[in-house]
Amino acid sequence: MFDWPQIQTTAQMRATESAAMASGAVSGVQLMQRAGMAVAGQIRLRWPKPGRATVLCGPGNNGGDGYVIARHLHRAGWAVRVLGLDNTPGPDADAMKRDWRALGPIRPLTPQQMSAECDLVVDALFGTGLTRAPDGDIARILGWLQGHPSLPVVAVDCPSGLCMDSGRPLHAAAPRCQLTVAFDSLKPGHLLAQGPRLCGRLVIEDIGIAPWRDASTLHRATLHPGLNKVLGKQPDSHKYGSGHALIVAGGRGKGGAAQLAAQAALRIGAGLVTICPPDAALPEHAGAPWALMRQSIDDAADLSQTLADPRISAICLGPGCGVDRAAQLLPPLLASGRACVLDADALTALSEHPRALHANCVLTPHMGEFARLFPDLAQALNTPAKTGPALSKLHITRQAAARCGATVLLKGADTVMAAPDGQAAIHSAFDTPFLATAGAGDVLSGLIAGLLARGQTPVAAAALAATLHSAAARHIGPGLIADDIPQAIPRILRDLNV
Ligand SMILES: NC(=O)C1=CN([C@@H]2O[C@H](COP(=O)(O)OP(=O)(O)OC[C@H]3O[C@@H](n4cnc5c(N)ncnc54)[C@H](OP(=O)(O)O)[C@@H]3O)[C@@H](O)[C@H]2O)[C@@H](O)CC1
Ligand SMILES: Nc1ncnc2c1ncn2[C@@H]1O[C@H](COP(=O)(O)OP(=O)(O)O)[C@@H](O)[C@H]1O
Ligand SMILES: [K+]
Repeated sequence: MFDWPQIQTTAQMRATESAAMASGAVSGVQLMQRAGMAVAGQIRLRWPKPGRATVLCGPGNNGGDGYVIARHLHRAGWAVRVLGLDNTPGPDADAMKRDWRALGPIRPLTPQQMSAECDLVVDALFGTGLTRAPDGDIARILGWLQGHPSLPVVAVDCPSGLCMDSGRPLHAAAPRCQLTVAFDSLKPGHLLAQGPRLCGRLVIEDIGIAPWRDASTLHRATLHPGLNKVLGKQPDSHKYGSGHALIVAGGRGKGGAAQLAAQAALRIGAGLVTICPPDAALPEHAGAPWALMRQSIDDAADLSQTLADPRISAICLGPGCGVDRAAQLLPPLLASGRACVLDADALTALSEHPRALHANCVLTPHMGEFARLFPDLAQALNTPAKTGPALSKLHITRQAAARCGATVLLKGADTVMAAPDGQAAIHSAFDTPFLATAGAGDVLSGLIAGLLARGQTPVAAAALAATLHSAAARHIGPGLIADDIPQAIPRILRDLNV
């Protein structure tokens, strides 16, 4: 999807690692050496002056990485204390453990060995192999770290206790890290739920296994220079080549939400955009923006007649529409098979009167709307996570899309979009909390409608819209109101060299 970075689940990551090793191109020990060296390199880049490091090594290969890191930091002049278990890990980690022992001792992995007299803690306790909540001494060490928030923690692959498939901590005291160095690919847990807050700054290091990656159906939707080709128009373009988006508006005094959506659809480059209130509310839509066309739609028959024009390439139904009006207009809209965004009141209408959707629909619920449409999935996500891989927003969005046969975009600081065929993307925007403001969702719907009108597939339109939406928000900053977002789109497009 648009050359966006691939995201790999922990199972895919293990398969990639196995395929790389089975090819004979690289051994497990070599991968561990590369991983550990990459983390040590990142530490030395950010803490150029050697100091005192405590390296916490867990029972598996994440711990193996820790022994490699300890060795490199020691060589670089750091005073390194290693805490580890008296176990025999897998052969690769065991070899790295022996290499460290030639340089220094391994102290017991107990909270009593923790000391605030250090400059940095390296968390190599658990990575992709975490299957259950840490307990015993390791849990107490995690609690100790939580009690010392000013001590910088560098996470190897992920903060220990965090489930990398869901971003949900399996332990209440997963450390809040300053830096996380992950290997080869992002995992869903880096972007979802608590992941971004706990990971701190996230760096992905190439360890040479990319050629063996599973063809991923999951991507990170993020600003990317390649988007200029997707969003650009050709010199010989004409307006009908960029589609016609129709935005259904609500009755008298309810037109603002649809106006926001319509402006967003215009700004993202739909060739024509028409706003469609009922006849009685049409006068309220006089005035700027003059680029916007107006046409009344009173009832289902009006909508059917309007949709007889094959040039109308996308419809947005829901923002400010009113539940009854949305319920009335849904049957002709869905019968047309036309690309559409169903938001707000259209989602409420759907939850009250479920209807068969189709693959050209995009549903854009926030968590409350999602819970009304798919109560069992929302409830499952609310159940505390005890074992890994834990159920995530990604799982439930994919399940919802497969169940309803439409693309689902589940909003939030972590926005997940999934198509019925399993294609999915995650867009993380934890730095734009000021988007939680009235009308921001209406703008998002308009962006999706505009991109659908321009011919993007539903899941690509949803992912691209979420990316541009938060980029515009970031550009505006705190104080943002929803009206600002469409206005900021040209600036984002220019920065992308569109
Ligand atoms: N993939 C790659 O390309 C590369 C991967 N690399 C590194 O390997 C890491 C993955 O290693 P891993 O599979 O050994 O798992 P890891 O996270 O060390 O922990 C699993 C161990 O802990 C145990 N265990 C689990 N939960 C537990 C709990 N709550 N409390 C106690 N024990 C628990 C579990 O055993 P179990 O008891 O579940 O059988 C197992 O023994 C990965 O994150 C990266 O750092 C790099 O070296 C090179 C490239
Ligand atoms: N805390 C947050 N951080 C980042 N983005 C957020 C946050 N809260 C909401 N958003 C985004 O803002 C928009 C709000 O949409 P919605 O909840 O439908 O609001 P409204 O109905 O008022 O338009 C969505 O795109 C959502 O992803
Ligand atoms: K870790």
